[in-house]
Amino acid sequence: MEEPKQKSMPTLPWMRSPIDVSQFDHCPLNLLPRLDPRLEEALKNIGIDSLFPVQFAVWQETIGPGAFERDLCVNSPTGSGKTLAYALPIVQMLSNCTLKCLRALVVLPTRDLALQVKEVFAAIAPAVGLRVGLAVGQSSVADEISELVNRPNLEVGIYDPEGPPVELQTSVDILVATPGRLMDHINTTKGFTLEHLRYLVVDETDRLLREAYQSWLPTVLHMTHSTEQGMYAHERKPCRSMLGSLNTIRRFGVERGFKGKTHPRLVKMILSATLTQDPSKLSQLDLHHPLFLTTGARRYRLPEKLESYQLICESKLKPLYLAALLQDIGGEKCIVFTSSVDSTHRLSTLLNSFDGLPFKISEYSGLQRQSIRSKTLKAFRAGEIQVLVASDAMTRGMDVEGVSNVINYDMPAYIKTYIHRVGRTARAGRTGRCFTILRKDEVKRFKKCLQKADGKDCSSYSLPAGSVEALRVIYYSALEKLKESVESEASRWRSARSKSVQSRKTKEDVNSTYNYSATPWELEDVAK
Ligand SMILES: Nc1ncnc2c1ncn2[C@@H]1O[C@H](COP(=O)(O)OP(=O)(O)OP(=O)(O)O)[C@@H](O)[C@H]1O
Repeated sequence: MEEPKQKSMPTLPWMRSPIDVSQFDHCPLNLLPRLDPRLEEALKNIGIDSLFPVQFAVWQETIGPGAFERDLCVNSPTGSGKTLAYALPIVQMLSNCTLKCLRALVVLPTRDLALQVKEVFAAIAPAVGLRVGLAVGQSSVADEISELVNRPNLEVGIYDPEGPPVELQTSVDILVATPGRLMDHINTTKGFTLEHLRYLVVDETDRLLREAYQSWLPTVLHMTHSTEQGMYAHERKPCRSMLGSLNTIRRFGVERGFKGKTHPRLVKMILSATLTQDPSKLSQLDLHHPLFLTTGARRYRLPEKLESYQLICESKLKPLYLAALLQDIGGEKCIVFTSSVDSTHRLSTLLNSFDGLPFKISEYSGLQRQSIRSKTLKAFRAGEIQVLVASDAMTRGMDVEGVSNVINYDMPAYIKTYIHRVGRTARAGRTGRCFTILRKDEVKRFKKCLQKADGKDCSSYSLPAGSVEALRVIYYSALEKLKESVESEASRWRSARSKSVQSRKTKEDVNSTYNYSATPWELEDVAK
């Protein structure tokens, strides 16, 4: 499939005159206007002394003179600190709210990413008395509900969900959610309401807009939409709470909340390192006087301190070159990207069959159950695993300290994929290296692809003399072991499948490690 042609000029007029984040500098916390001292202390406690340029630019448009009057669309490189860029102003704004209710919703495409973002909020929000919740399906629905919704009489056992209506209220101020679990709560959790929502953040926007995820976006927008009726709704509702009726009045029309109007409007912030410029996609967000913040003149940017290399070899020798490269890297934390979940599994199995590779290698892909993925990620963060063989979908936005190398085992098909993969290293101004293993016939295409980013060339990498040859025999033996492993998995899969005809439960048990919905892995694809 061909990637759509990159347009030199954005189609949307408001994208043509952006705020250039590269004009901003780091801003020490003590010089940041209006920063709540409690937040300053909380930031210092997690080792943050100054704001990064994108964070300072967003601050200016939210807490600073911009005063949250426009919706913000932020296109900023990987690792530039987009999470805190939205978390800090939201927490500062909500620090003045005395009544507990859900005021900010942050939506992310994956559970691990949501957990990561929740940690950022959790590091600062409690300092100003705010609670942060998570809706990702990590715990049971019941546990999640009790975390998110106040049920006044639940503790004494007299709450009756079927009984007369009682005042149920969301007990968190900020919710970080994945679309699926968010929809579960919207559809089924009593007392879960977006009625008072003031901030909606759509992180990794281009990814979230690509998939409908049970129509989460139209649903959220519908639930928070301004209507003229909404203005008077509070007059009709009986007073339900002991604290007094809590109503958020939204106004209809373009003037809502704009230029000094006091009526709260739902403020939206959308962010990505590869923000879409497609008007039809952006129109789904119903943005209000959007303001575009981007870094430099190019649409895509690579991290400043990233060194890029290419390694050219024959297709069938790719695993051998990869093993030699991993040896050369010498156990530094590294992520190896492949083009599919199947090839992630095969490559990880093969690397684990190489005798004598002195580091721990694990697979991380959408083929695995979430619990296994989370365990692997935890071990990788802790340094117990040095090499993660990963598929693309799961790694967007992932922030793991100490990842100093990224390897593209398969050449990424699109520049966006390349940007997000290499962005797992060289984060927050640190250095990092990226290696792309290429067949000869891919070199030209890869060069063209890179020109869409910062136009820098990628130099050839030379492995230490003799390192490939030294592994050749071990490689052939590893291939044999892979063959046995693939055959045994295929036979387990076949037997599970036949048993599952008799018992659905058996199938679920076998699927507990891998999702065997696809056909067994083909051995010949390994050196693809
Ligand atoms: N002001 C700061 N000072 C020091 N470190 C920071 C600061 N802001 C963020 N960081 C660190 O920078 C790293 C990258 O931040 P973050 O994950 O928000 O980047 P991002 O722009 O969202 O990247 P991606 O596009 O890959 O999701 C994190 O480890 C974070 O802790």
